Amino acid sequence: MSLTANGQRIVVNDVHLSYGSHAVLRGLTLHVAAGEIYALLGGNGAGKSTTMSALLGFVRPDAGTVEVAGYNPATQADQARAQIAYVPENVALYDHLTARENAAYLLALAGRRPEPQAIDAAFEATGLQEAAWDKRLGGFSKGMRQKVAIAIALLREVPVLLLDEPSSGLDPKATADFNRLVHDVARRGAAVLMVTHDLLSAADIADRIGFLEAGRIVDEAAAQGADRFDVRDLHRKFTAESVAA
Ligand SMILES: Nc1ncnc2c1ncn2[C@@H]1O[C@H](COP(=O)(O)OP(=O)(O)OP(=O)(O)O)[C@@H](O)[C@H]1O
Repeated sequence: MSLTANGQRIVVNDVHLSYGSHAVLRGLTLHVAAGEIYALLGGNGAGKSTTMSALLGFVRPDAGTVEVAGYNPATQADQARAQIAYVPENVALYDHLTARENAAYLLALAGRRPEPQAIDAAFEATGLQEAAWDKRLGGFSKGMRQKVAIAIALLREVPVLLLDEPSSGLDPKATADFNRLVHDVARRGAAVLMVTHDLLSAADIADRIGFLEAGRIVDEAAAQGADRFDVRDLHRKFTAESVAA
């Protein structure tokens, strides 16, 4: 891993990206440091998934800079992806394999062969109940699948965690468990970027929240004090008429 200047693990600087004539990212700038959780909030079509795709090197910006732990995903996709644990909205795991087998197999694909005890410890850290460790994933809830995915992310010990709509479809208890877990991952030093519509979840765990609108950040809020965020104020901003037009 190489680090970018000033310890930022995710750097997006003045990025413009169009699909044909449709401009989607229009001067997007955001930075996420090691140990920080940044929530990118935006409505449908704001450019959240496109931002993720640019970080993963699946789409290439027309202008601007993207760096993940010092690598440019557009030109160094393999190196950049090796730094990232990506948990998509619907986690892709193997239903016919058990939780332990999924972890061992997916980690082997990533070139890691952790001891079985390390896998157990990671499951333990995520709060996945022990009775599920040797069960096939076919019957797992979304929350349980996310725990397996996060356990794998923990075992890869990568510096960047990307979460796409992590709380959609989770009940409040599962959301709270998941948020706690993401917090732990950040405390271990990962830079976490989550894209979401879920204002409450963002307010619960993010250190900073950026409001993405029409492909750029139109407002940003940082957690402060015990109350962290003024949720009513955030809600007002999130539901306000476009300020980017
Ligand atoms: N491959 C593509 N080709 C053309 N247009 C696309 C493509 N992918 C996304 N778009 C368009 O780009 C815009 C931004 O899409 P994106 O998926 O990044 O938004 P989003 O913020 O993730 O939205 P949502 O919350 O609905 O998932 C949308 O207008 C979408 O229709």
